Amino acid sequence: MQTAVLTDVEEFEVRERARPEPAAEEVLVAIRDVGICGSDVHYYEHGRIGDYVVEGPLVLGHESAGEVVATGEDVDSVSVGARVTLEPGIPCRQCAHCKRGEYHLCEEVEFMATPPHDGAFAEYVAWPADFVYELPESVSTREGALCEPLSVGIHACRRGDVDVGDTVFVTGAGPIGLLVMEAARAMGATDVLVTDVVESKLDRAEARGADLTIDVTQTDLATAVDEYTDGVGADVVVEASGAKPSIKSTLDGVRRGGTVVLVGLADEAEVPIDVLDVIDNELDVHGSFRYANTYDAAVDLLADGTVDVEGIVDFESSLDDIDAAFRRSMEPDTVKGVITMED
Ligand SMILES: NC(=O)c1ccc[n+]([C@@H]2O[C@H](COP(=O)([O-])OP(=O)(O)OC[C@H]3O[C@@H](n4cnc5c(N)ncnc54)[C@H](O)[C@@H]3O)[C@@H](O)[C@H]2O)c1
Ligand SMILES: C[C@@H](O)[C@H](N)C(=O)O
Repeated sequence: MQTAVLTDVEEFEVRERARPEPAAEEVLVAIRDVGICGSDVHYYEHGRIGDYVVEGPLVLGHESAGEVVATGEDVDSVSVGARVTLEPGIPCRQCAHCKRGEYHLCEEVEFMATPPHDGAFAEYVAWPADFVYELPESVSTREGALCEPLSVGIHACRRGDVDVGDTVFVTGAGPIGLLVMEAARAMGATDVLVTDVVESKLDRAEARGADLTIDVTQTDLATAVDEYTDGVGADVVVEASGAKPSIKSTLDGVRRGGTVVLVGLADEAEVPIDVLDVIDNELDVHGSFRYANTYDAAVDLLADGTVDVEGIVDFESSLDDIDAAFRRSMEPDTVKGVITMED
């Protein structure tokens, strides 16, 4: 089978590898669509993300969906021919975190395309049957692949306890910010405010239903949020840019007693925030890391049309053109590219 292997910084090779055999509890999936995530692009550009260093040939890609073509002998939950989306993190299933249901916090988790674990830019992937989710007919495999970033959005909104009638303020209109916006709407938020520094990103957010978009290079964020909320502030702020000034500004947008959810990963781990502000205003500040128990919800939201992930896709490309696709993904206007493999 063909795989796109990252062999060096900014260097892919499309290589032949042996098609994997599914173990007893696994299914073999013929991959159809794989989204290009910011973290894939970061590994491509820099060969590392923090302590995760690419030390050998690595297959990237963790936003994937395809068709089951074989099943291991112990699998009865899914059949050959089913179209499925693959949840990319496999936990140990034994530790205290796994047993509490917070399996995304498992220290032993093996996450696709996080060194040393290979990802899904490949014709076939063998994957545990309990971490694939069947797609109904109305959901394409391209949409199915995007259950992954949608899951990040759902988890962030769950962490923020987004509720009916809430005003949610999202900083950063990349794929994650846009899907936080979608998830917040699905959970009942009535007003969604979005910031960015790139005009086309804000146009996209507006076209997808943002009630107010704020270009923070032109407009003072605190004033804009104050005006929109009659001086109260947003119930929940979700930081989805990873930009240091944006992380600091979350406290300017949230109401007293409100919640800040930090999703974006800053280049530097330390970003000073005003703790007196947090205490005086009794803010809840939550980290949000990946997701757990979100895939069923993501598939349902796509199936009934509550959430549209197609609107974040800019282009589709093939495994053979993966290098050009990654270059295009590095452009500031691009939100999401998808690698598609024909059956
Ligand atoms: N916590 C998690 O589990 C998790 C999961 C996925 C991604 N992430 C992180 O979330 C962040 C968003 O992911 P993405 O894929 O959408 O990234 P992205 O880079 O595509 O989007 C970030 C957006 O923020 C905008 N931006 C830059 N500076 C800004 C500022 N000062 N104010 C407002 N917006 C600004 C950019 O123009 C861009 O549109 C990244 O930091 C990513 O690493 C975290
Ligand atoms: C969660 C996922 O989308 C993220 N890029 C990660 O590797 O953690």
